[in-house]
Amino acid sequence: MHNNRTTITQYIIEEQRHVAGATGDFSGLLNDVVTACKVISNMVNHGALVGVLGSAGQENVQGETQKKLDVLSNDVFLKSNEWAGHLAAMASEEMEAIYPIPARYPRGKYLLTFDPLDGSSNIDVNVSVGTIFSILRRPDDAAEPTEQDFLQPGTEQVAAGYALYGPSTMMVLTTGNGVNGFTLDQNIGEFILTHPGMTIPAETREFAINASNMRFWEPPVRRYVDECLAGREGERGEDFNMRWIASMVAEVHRILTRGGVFMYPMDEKIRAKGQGGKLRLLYEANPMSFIVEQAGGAAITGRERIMSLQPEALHQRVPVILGSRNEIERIQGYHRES
Ligand SMILES: O=P(O)(O)OC[C@H]1O[C@](O)(COP(=O)(O)O)[C@@H](O)[C@@H]1O
Ligand SMILES: [Mg+2]
Ligand SMILES: [Mg+2]
Repeated sequence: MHNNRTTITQYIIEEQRHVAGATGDFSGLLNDVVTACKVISNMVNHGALVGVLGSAGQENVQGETQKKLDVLSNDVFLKSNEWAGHLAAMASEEMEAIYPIPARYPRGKYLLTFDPLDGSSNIDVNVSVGTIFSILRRPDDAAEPTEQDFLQPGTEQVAAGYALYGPSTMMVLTTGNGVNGFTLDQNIGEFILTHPGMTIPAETREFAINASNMRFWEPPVRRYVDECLAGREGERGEDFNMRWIASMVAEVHRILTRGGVFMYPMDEKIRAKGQGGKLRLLYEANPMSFIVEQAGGAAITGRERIMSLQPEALHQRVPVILGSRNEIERIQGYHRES
């Protein structure tokens, strides 16, 4: 079916046949998302040449300093996806409220959530960043879109994906029918299927966590990491490797490629701030959990499956522990025991 030059456009049209009730709207929407990511990729690639690095001099709703590229990427996503009539509304990590499609455009049956630029602390140092997105169905076609419409568990996602702006630009997608990876051919401006049927090995000897938070960790996380660090002489009887890119997209992509565990767990510092975690449920945790599960991995908060959570707020944050299935089950076991 897929030849060695399958384009993402061909793939999206084929994929639409697997999504129940999908019409041309679904493929049209995915194509617009792909276009937005190409535009962002182009800006990221040109960096300082086009003056897009540095701070925008303002904070977002998350209380984080926005980079110029956070703001520009957010704008690209809004402009690329608002006009075609596929969407009723969008929600972004960078915007306080939902963005109903303006009255001058037709409204459609889907909702789009996105983190326009993930890992933005890496932009100025020229390390990989990305875009994460998720597509939901609008619960009620007739009514004015509301924040409540977006508060659907991750299991309701119709599609999710990310673009990775690394040494090459890649797009990784799931519509609930496995995970496929595409590489942007800059010469023709099209993503080509290069990583069909991506799967995460169940076993791994590599983990990723921001170890500067170690003193705040909860006992099950501390236990898991301690055992990994003890290596061959310890409980696990094997040496482990560690990575921390501080760009969830790059981290998840590594795990999809060679396995591993990624953790941004609950800790005492996060709890003291009154937050439920560091990463955002609707823009980061749910889409990445969908992709990871579709690739045979697992994604939990510690005790529960992330995709089963009933979201309570648009910008809700959750603990995230995801990756190779056997390790995630082990970490979940440690949480149950503690
Ligand atoms: O700086 P820290 O605490 O290590 O956090 C890194 C994490 O924060 C994030 O950058 C959050 O994403 P944003 O850049 O979109 O805010 C994740 O991608 C990454 O895993
Ligand atoms: Mg992010
Ligand atoms: Mg972001």
